[in-house]
Amino acid sequence: MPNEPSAGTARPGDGAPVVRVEGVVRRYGRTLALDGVSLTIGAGEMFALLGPNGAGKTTLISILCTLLAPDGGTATICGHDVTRSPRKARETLGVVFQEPSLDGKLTVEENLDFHGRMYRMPRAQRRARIAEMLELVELSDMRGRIVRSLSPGMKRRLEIARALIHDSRVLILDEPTVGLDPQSRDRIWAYLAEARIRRGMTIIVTTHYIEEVEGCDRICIIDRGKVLALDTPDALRAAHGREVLRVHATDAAAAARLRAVLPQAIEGAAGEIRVVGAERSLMMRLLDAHGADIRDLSVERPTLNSVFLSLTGRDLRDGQKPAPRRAA
Ligand SMILES: Nc1ncnc2c1ncn2[C@@H]1O[C@H](COP(=O)(O)OP(=O)(O)OP(=O)(O)O)[C@@H](O)[C@H]1O
Repeated sequence: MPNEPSAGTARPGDGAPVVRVEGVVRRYGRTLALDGVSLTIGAGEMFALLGPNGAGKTTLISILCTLLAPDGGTATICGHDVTRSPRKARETLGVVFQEPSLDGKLTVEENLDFHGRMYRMPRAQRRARIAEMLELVELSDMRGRIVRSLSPGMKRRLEIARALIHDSRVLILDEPTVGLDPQSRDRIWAYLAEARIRRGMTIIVTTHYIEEVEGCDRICIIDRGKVLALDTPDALRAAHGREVLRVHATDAAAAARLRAVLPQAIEGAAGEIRVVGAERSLMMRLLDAHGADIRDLSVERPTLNSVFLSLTGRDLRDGQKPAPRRAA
């Protein structure tokens, strides 16, 4: 049973639910992208949807954003059913999609103003909100710049500003930091934290960067269309985190010998041999008996990555798209 926090203790997400998802199913042809997903997200929560490529994150986000209809189940945002009252649901939402959706030919300010007009905001309110949001994402000096001349990080910041122009209560971001350098990624998270404080917003972020979700109130681990676990980072680590022994063999024959003495091992990426929940004594025994077969050995303390590994048998990073091949 996917684990909502236990009763009796005040936990993030205990506030009045702003998002309710109940038994949502979505298929693409024969692919079951969402397989009965249920969750609630409380007012003011910073909520992460974490899973590898193809887990179903974008599909769930698209349903919440009213872009996609579920095949079964219900989803409501601020009490508005996304299928029956999509317009009302949308008015409560700010969205930053994975694919950039700015108009590159317009200026920074024009992009924001256009968005405010779409939401029928009066001129004075648009101006005030544009100034406030440009200040939030540190783009005030860029207001007259043509958008296509901005860096990728600046464009992402502008998209966040745009999602906050109207009176959105819930901000949904699909992989907001993908493709950005570490410094830009940190800044994006700082803006989100600030937006949450200033506007008391609920923020839902999808990501497959596990190190980024540490600061979230709750994390929903999703894989193959199912919620595997949902709780605070600490509670997830306490419930599912186990030490992981990672071994790289010197060559294929050595790997075969190691696998023979580690029947519980899982095959990892790049020939890694992994044992989830390994005792430290196993490491010593391996080194004693098979030291010559081992090129590299490490023990990972319980982390969110090991939580994911023990829930799914896979590393989050195994599920990533392969790096583009270089031309010979
Ligand atoms: N338009 C589509 N047509 C067919 N299959 C699709 C379509 N969109 C998604 N899928 C499939 O549905 C499943 C869930 O995909 P989804 O994009 O929701 O995952 P994700 O967790 O967002 O992954 P990513 O991090 O790569 O965006 C995958 O198996 C994917 O191949």
